[in-house]
Amino acid sequence: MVSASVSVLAPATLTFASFSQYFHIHQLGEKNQTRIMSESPIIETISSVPGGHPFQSLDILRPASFDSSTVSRWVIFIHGGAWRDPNNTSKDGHPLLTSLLSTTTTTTSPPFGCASLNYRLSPDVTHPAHLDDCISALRLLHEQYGMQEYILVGHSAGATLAFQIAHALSPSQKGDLGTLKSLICTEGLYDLADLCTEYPDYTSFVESAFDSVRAASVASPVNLLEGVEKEGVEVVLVQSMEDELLSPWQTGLMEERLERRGWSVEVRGAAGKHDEVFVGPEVVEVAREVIEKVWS
Ligand SMILES: Nc1ccccc1C(=O)C[C@H](N)C(=O)O
Repeated sequence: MVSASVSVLAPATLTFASFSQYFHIHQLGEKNQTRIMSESPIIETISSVPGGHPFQSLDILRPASFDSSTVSRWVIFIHGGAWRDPNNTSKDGHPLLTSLLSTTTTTTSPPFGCASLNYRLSPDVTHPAHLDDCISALRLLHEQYGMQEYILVGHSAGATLAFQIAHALSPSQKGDLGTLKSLICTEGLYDLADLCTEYPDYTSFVESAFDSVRAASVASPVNLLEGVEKEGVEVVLVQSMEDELLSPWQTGLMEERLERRGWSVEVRGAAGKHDEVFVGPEVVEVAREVIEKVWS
């Protein structure tokens, strides 16, 4: 087992209980890994809205020997990019999902399907279009691929979307596309009003995606926890201290809010810049741990 920790001092303003966990860099251990697949996965891009925009689509990754049409358990990646950056796409999730497919523990059975979502971007569309596109993809996985249980992995604005999905699909809301088992969020945006206070420059992309900071605040994960099923949902917030775009403040706010509302939440550290975290080994390890916990 390789492990390392870095001793950086926390900014004085951050006093959350588990803040010290940010400083542990978890690296993939060699124990418990059983290679089940050595080939690269087959990646298929399918439309989630008939005749829709190219970004109303999702990638399904599967080993050649694996028939995803019969899979009830899915790991679903949602990319970031401030709701607007065309350089961030479903492809962002491929390294993580490929790693998850290629290594798993012996106790992880039966296998799970892997999907990575696209959604239309701003300024072409505004909220809730990004969310609606993600839900269309989940509906397709439920109706056509047998999805009954799912884990959402969201990065940055994709983390915002993951919590918005949890809210929109909670039993008290729109309906059931299966059971959410876990939210794994990396470098997430959770309180968009606070984000604009900390980084006034980000107001432009927030307004572009939500029309106004006020509307963005209403749709922020910190304000969407009421009425969402929290029993049996594993929440892990991953944060890198090397993120050049985002301080740990958003993650700290979300951790505090989740705990206040009675959720169990774990905060984990990772290495790397904003768009390096979701391809790093820490997220693979977190996802493998979560998969083992919820599906073994
Ligand atoms: N996800 C973020 C979170 C916070 C601040 C920026 C981003 C961005 O993604 C910036 C993106 N590269 C952009 O320029 O549109």
